[in-house]
Amino acid sequence: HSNKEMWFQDFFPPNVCPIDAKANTFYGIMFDAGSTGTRIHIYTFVQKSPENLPELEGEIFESVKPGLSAYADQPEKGAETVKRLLDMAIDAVPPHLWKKTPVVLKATAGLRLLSEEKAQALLLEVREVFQESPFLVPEDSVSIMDGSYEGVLAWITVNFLTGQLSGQNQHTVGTLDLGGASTQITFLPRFEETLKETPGDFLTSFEMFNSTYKLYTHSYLGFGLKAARLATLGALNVEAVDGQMFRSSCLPKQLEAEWHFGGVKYRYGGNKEGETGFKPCYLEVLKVVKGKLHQPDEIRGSSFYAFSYYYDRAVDTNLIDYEEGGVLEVKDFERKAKEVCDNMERYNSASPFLCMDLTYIAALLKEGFGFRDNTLLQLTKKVNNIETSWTLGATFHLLQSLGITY
Ligand SMILES: O=c1[nH]cnc2c1ncn2[C@@H]1O[C@H](COP(=O)(O)OP(=O)(O)O)[C@@H](O)[C@H]1O
Ligand SMILES: [Ca+2]
Repeated sequence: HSNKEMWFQDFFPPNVCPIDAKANTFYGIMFDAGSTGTRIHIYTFVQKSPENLPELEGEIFESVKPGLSAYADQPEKGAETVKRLLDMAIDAVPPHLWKKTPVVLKATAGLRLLSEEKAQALLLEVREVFQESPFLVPEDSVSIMDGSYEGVLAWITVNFLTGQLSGQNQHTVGTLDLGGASTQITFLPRFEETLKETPGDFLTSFEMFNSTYKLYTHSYLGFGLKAARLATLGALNVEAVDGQMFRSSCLPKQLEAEWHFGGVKYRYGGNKEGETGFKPCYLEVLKVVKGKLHQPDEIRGSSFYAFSYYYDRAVDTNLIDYEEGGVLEVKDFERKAKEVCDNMERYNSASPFLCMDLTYIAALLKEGFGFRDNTLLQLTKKVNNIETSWTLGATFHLLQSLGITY
């Protein structure tokens, strides 16, 4: 390390160093342009000694709704939401470090589903916001992320935060992310069999912290929670949705309402005359997932970390505590789905989609991925006060590629 600010460390043992470690603080700014919202993660790192890896010290997190894709026809307004979040970083990062602090935005499934033209117009406006900011803007700093990276980077985040990527005994954990428009499953296969049975495009090699990991990962576009609502309603990929009424047995009988997603307005409602409740709902949802996903044998018995909408819906139905998270079995989601779907009047103050969402999660886990009823899920929002999001893995990767660290 040729960092001049570090000269004093040669004279003092680290624990009595007279100058605050803050001298060696640096920052990384990562935007998550998700289908339902845009989020900024400002990470703080401290390089405590030149020979050790920098340590993650903290995170500042803020989010806005809706996501960029809702501004498909007003890209400037979309970029304005990014600018407002970036103003937070101007306050958070000391001015003398602005020029050294990289800023990157990666968009996920919301933009993947837009037309190329509309997506590019949004990214162009965001690029301008970045160029006008005082931060370090690396090449290709605004892009749509490849789905396979989304899973890999979330896996890196969770396994880093739980201490599995350092030391000798690495017992890595698999991760499940359920977004609005897409969903990811990622794990490190332990059996040779799994590698043999898995299609090549489900395997990705990734280098991080001087190790190479060959991961099983896949992002299913259109299988996020909100996309699944549309698929269940039969409204996904329908050209002229205007005026059409989409009905489902997963919704309260008398319900009729409107819903905006990805810049499109949908009318939806309950089965006024027909059936409602868990049984018909499960059959409806099953059509969306059955036989559509690859089922690796290896995962049936192993436990996974689950976050995003898995977490949110478990909180909404008191399966877990919002702050604490918790451990659930796959069958807990099915039990809750039955309870909600068969008593929709009792739950009508919550989202009208609660029955459909829980039923979808149960079906996705069991019939989609092929998990057993008693497979354990560790529901986690934060580890050591850091959000379990692909953005941390992406920031490590960014710092590594810029040669700033790692
Ligand atoms: O930093 C985060 N920490 C925890 N959950 C997050 C974070 N960012 C997004 N989420 C969750 O992601 C879900 C929404 O998915 P998103 O909008 O990212 O769609 P996408 O991944 O399909 O593009 C919500 O459950 C939201 O709570
Ligand atoms: Ca996401």
